[in-house]
Amino acid sequence: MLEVHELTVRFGGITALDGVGFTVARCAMVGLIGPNGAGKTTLFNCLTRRHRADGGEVRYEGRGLLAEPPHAIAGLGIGRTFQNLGLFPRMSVRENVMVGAHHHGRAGFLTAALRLPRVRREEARLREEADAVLARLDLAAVADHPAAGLPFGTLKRVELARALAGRPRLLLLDEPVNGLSHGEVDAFADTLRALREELSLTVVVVEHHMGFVMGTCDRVVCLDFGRKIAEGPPEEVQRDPAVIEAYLGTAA
Ligand SMILES: Nc1ncnc2c1ncn2[C@@H]1O[C@H](COP(=O)(O)OP(=O)(O)OP(=O)(O)O)[C@@H](O)[C@H]1O
Repeated sequence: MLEVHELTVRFGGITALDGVGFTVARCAMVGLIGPNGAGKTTLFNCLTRRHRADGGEVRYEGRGLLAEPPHAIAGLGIGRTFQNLGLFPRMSVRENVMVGAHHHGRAGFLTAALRLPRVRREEARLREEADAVLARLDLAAVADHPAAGLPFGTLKRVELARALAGRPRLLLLDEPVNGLSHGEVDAFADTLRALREELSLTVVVVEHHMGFVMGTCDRVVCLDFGRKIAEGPPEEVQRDPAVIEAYLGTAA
């Protein structure tokens, strides 16, 4: 479903990604690990066209992704969550999730500005879709609550709900369990495993929490200083001396 070839990104003198390549099969869940500054978020930003690549190629469902404009990404079925939450604090949980479904809307600028009946019908539909996702993630009780002031664990689930509202086929999760308690991490992992099945999702997840990665991912790719240093089944990568030195060594 996703093929990354020789992807290179430079920021001035820093090479954030240096010829990185890997593939993700449909319905697989791949963990992207590596120490701070390894290039994981930069990779996500390339896939969602927030960063320009200096070299290499990305093919998604057979199409060259790097030629697509950033606003086309959600419409192609790629959803993402952000490390530091991409939510609007003053908007309600439901409104935040509706923003995630917005690209399904078909009303043009003028129709929307004049609030013609079609726009109202469309809003009602987006609201229904958002409510279905909120119910699925046990968030119905906070649907009308502003995002600001909710517990961090709840906000992480709202962030997931917002990404799912876009009906993605490929879901990119950036540190989804960072900052969660043990119990919350386990619950998040259970939810994600179930959603993968229900929605036939393909998932790439950046995460430092090794227990979560080992328990949810089929394969793991490890980056260090912008280079891929290991790839394989989670147990194998965890035992890889290069990974232990680069990542687990520094984390211990
Ligand atoms: N917009 C930017 N401008 C300049 N340098 C950047 C930019 N974004 C990232 N970098 C640099 O690129 C390298 C890779 O950063 P990136 O955020 O992708 O790492 P990461 O693996 O996601 O780290 P973390 O685990 O801390 O989130 C780092 O050296 C970082 O300082």
